[in-house]
Amino acid sequence: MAASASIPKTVYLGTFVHCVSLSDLEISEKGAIGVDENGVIQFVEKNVDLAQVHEKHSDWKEAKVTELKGNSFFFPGFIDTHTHAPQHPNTGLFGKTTLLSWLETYTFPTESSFSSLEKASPIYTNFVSRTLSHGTTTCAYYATIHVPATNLLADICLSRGQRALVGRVCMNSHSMSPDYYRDATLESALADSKASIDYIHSIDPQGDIVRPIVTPRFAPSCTAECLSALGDLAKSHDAFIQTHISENLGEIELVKELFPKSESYTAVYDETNLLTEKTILAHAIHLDQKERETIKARGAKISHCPASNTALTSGCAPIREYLDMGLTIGLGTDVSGGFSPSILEECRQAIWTSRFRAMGNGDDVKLSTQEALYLATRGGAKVVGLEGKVGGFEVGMEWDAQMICLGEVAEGGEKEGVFESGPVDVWGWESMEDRVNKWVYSGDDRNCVAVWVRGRLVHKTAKFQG
Ligand SMILES: O=c1[nH]c(=O)c2nc[nH]c2[nH]1
Ligand SMILES: [Zn+2]
Repeated sequence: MAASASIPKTVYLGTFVHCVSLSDLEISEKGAIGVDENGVIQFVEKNVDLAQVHEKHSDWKEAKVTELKGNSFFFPGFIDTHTHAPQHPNTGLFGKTTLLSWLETYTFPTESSFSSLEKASPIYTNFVSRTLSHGTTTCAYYATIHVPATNLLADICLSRGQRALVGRVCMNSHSMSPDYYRDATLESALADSKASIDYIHSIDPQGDIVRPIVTPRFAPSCTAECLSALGDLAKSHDAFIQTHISENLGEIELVKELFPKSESYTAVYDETNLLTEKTILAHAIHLDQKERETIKARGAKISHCPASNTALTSGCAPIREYLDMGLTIGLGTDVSGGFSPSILEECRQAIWTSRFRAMGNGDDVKLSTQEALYLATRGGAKVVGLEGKVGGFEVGMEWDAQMICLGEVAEGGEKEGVFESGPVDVWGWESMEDRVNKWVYSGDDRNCVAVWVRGRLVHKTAKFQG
């Protein structure tokens, strides 16, 4: 199993790019990072060659060396703070629907078919491969209501070595859960959620790679009793919680009708003990000021899913305002509301959404490339409780990284076969910062030639020689 195979002590040499703060990208062009047998970074050196590394760290002379060639750099693995693995086959299918009609037309029929493991197995296997190939080293997954298929998803993440939070979806209410796809009773919903939590703990007791996450689909799909019981379940297991909040105006009206005693959507979750420091709230587009402050006071986190928000015409989340007030934000692909498994695509979409907002609200609301990359790495790490472990390159952190390789156009003009290196052409005059910008705006999985989690190689393409 990838997750338990031993890994060689390795010195990585080349250019390292990571975010040191929301607005600062650090680029070390002649760097070296030493990663031990446990996947932990033991040293970070700048402006060195291999001989100097060996001089400073004599006990690393026998270590394996992985050196970047050509137009490449190392970047921290991406963190996808919200996606739906069973919706992968529906990617790109949303027509002109909005959230509630989209759920009924596309999503519930597909998810309900995951009662069959034969159906679930190739889709989950393919989706984990896809997210890894796009550089996602940690992913918060919604599964479906089915325990066997949810457990299978956890098995796949563990065997492929991708860090994951895996959640069995809870939906017991007659309002937004169709007759053919609903938890039969409150008791069975809780028993099934507990069974999946226990299973995930049994396959990875320390939670180094996979962890369970309590997953009420969203307030309209759950009764108040169910939400409260899930709040208790999360507390008793000290578990993470994921749900959706304030995505669509029709959804918000429905929440008002279903929970008339609650002051707001946020209050529904707060009153059922679902707003904790370990809660991931997807979307959070239309929150009023009091809701924002409640979320901040509880320490709950937000997953910004801009591709999905645009595809389902849900709205433009005010991320600049959230960042300014100190909310913790990561990015989520939200497949298949979102149309791509790529967090790099989500960086672009986050930047675009901020620019659409800027056209009415002024330039201050724009997100920069650096800020989007921060949300994709350090921000996401905070959302999933892994800050200090992943999201950057520092001594004591774990080597969750991707090797990015850009194409180079030969001097003197056109080059045949230039596309073999992927979609980003570099002409030779660009600074490293220019190259990172070009990657963010036109890169894709063809540029991601190798991916590591905890020091273990979990994905590589034919271009990687290491
Ligand atoms: O984007 C979304 N995707 C979903 O599957 C979902 N369920 C409730 N609310 C949702 N929003
Ligand atoms: Zn979602």
